[in-house]
Amino acid sequence: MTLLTETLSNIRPVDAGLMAQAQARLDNKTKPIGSLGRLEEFARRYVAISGSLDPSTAKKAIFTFAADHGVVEEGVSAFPKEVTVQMVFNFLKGGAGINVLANHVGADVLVVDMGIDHDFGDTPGLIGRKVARGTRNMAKGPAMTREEAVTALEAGIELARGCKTDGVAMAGTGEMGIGNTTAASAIIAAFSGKTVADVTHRGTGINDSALAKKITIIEQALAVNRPDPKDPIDVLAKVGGLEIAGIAGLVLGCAANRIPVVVDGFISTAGALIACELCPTVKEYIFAAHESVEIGHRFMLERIGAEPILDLHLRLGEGTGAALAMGLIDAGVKILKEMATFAEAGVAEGEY
Ligand SMILES: Cc1cc2ncn([C@H]3O[C@H](COP(=O)(O)O)[C@@H](O)[C@H]3O)c2cc1C
Ligand SMILES: O=C(O)c1cccnc1
Repeated sequence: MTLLTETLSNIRPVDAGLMAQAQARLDNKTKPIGSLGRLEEFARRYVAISGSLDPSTAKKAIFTFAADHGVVEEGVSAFPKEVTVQMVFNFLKGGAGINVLANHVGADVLVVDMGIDHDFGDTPGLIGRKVARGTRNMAKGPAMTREEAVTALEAGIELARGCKTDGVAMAGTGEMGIGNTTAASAIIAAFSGKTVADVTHRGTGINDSALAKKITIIEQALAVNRPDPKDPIDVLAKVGGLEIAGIAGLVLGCAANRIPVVVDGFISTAGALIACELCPTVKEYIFAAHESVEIGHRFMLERIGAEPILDLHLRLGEGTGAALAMGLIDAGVKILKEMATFAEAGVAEGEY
């Protein structure tokens, strides 16, 4: 059995019994029933995922997967391809948005080279999982081979396994890859059958004419490659990206290892979507961090059946929304663990 098939066969539904027990505990806390709203949902889901009524949230890790995209040569981004590697050095120095926000919630940032077009040699702090020096131009043919896509997926699965051995309680996804909103839009168009114009937006902030060009390029990529929506790996290989594959693998691996996984914005959700299309049970392990400004994001969230935690008009990626959402999930779990019950506090209970 390959690591991918083994992982898929290890994914089970979360523990519904524990979910009910967690809610019963929440209902005994000194508050009107249900009054902490979605924080209660976060707590009971976290319990059901992790399999413990006293789960840890102490160790949090955000994986920022980075890779380049051949389709950038078509002029689909406002920024040059070199920004991918430049931002990786920024992450490693601690100066990027994700470093600030991960630090804010006490999460580590783990930067993974899935396929950057740069030779890093022995760069301290960088996790090397390079599958290729970027994808090929999807407007002209498949972005990757099926083998490359599976290798990248399995790299993500291995990182999730590492979380289990390292005691990471909650994982988050993030990414960096100039051109990757093009891949993410192509993925949701391929699965949903929506028009490319309905799911394609401005990424780093492209102008109207570049947006029209981006839509044409994605239409061309879908026409040239004909990705099969019933075969998620085919979609991933033909119009995806290496960092998106890494994210999909991490999400699958987290589900197989019962680790709650907080999925960031548009590109991260494209990875999560691949994972859910491969195994729908994965949905139960996902926390959708936020709703991105990218117009295609809500169709992905609908398909996954996930209600985003935040709506802060974010459109950065890197894992920034995941970091912020982790803080709220942590808050929900702390309510379950630390808040006094009516009996403990000597507070009279209500009648409903
Ligand atoms: C300085 C900078 C930092 C970023 N951090 C994340 N992204 C985000 O923007 C890129 C996707 O947009 P597009 O498809 O239009 O290229 C990805 O790298 C994503 O992570 C960044 C983009 C830039 C320019
Ligand atoms: O939602 C995201 O993750 C996003 C949107 C635009 C550009 N980069 C990332």
